[in-house]
Amino acid sequence: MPSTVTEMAISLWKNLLQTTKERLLQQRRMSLYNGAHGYEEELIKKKLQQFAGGSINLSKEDNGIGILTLNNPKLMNAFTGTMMLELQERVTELENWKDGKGLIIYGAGNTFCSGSDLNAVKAISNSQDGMNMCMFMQNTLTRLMRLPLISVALVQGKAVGGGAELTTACDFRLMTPGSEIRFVHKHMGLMPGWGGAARLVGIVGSAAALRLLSGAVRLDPESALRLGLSEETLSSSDETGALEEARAWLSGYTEGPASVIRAAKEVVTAGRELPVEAALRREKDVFGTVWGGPANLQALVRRPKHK
Ligand SMILES: CC[C@@H](C(=O)O)C(=O)SCCNC(=O)CCNC(=O)[C@H](O)C(C)(C)COP(=O)(O)OP(=O)(O)OC[C@H]1O[C@@H](n2cnc3c(N)ncnc32)[C@H](O)[C@@H]1OP(=O)(O)O
Repeated sequence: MPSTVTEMAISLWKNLLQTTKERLLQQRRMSLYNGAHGYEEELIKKKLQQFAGGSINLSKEDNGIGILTLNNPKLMNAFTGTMMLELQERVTELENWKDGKGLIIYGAGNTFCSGSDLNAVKAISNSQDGMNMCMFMQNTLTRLMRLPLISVALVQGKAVGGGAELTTACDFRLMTPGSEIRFVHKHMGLMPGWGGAARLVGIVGSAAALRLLSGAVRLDPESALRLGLSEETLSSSDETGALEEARAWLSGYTEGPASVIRAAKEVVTAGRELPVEAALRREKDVFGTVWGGPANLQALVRRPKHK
């Protein structure tokens, strides 16, 4: 039981810090869709379970970087039903990874992802299943986008359809020579359903987004760079080399205490998604999680010169 005023103040601060962290976590995990929107999660999960194949693998490295692999190379890493379910499980794992700072998503077999597995799509082409799958993937990709980690889609080969949409749920895209991002939905008689259209407008602007969607435009690394959809064209095309380059690129932004790197993503997400006053209040809350924290106190002792 705290006795002195100082001890009481420290205890109060710690309680406030814990409450703030819980509130931030809760807000981040809130799903977009629930029963009120006609969303039936258990129904679609049961249905997706019927379409097996491939996997979504996650390795969490000691340096705080996670590597998430889309693993269905026989079908150009197309998402089967079980891969959609596994992506949701990996995102939950990443939400609980307190030491996480960065994430690289790439596809096995030197190609990114060719969207939904068309064999599964045919079987869930009725409205109820299609809308439930759409809401399931939007829920999952919105949580992925809001992870307090700096995320990178490493695009080798093709990122088409839902695969192109998945790249927009990451903070950054890095492309290898000869790779392509293409929103092919028009040729399927569709438009994005996994949230890719809304995110694309935020990344490249509405005019370019409209061109890419209505024209099903092929984006090579140079055109993606020009649009601001890609950050950099890597030099290596093979998996090992490209992954190493992506790791080196990301480590330039994840060097430092996890609490501070995660705070950077939190405040930018708030600035991007919230009305200005709510964003300022979220920034204040996040500031409260780092002010006077271990990294701040150590820096005050060290007094670094920012030359
Ligand atoms: C919300 C949007 C979302 C949805 O509707 O749910 C979508 O994603 S819509 C878009 C769906 N995706 C596609 O239409 C892409 C289809 N695939 C292709 O256009 C091409 O495969 C490719 C991605 C451009 C690559 O071409 P290429 O290098 O010539 O490889 P292959 O075509 O020979 O593919 C090898 C192998 O993989 C099978 N494959 C590829 N993509 C899919 C897929 N999405 N679903 C199922 N199977 C796929 C392809 O059929 C080949 O298999 P085999 O014919 O048995 O060799």
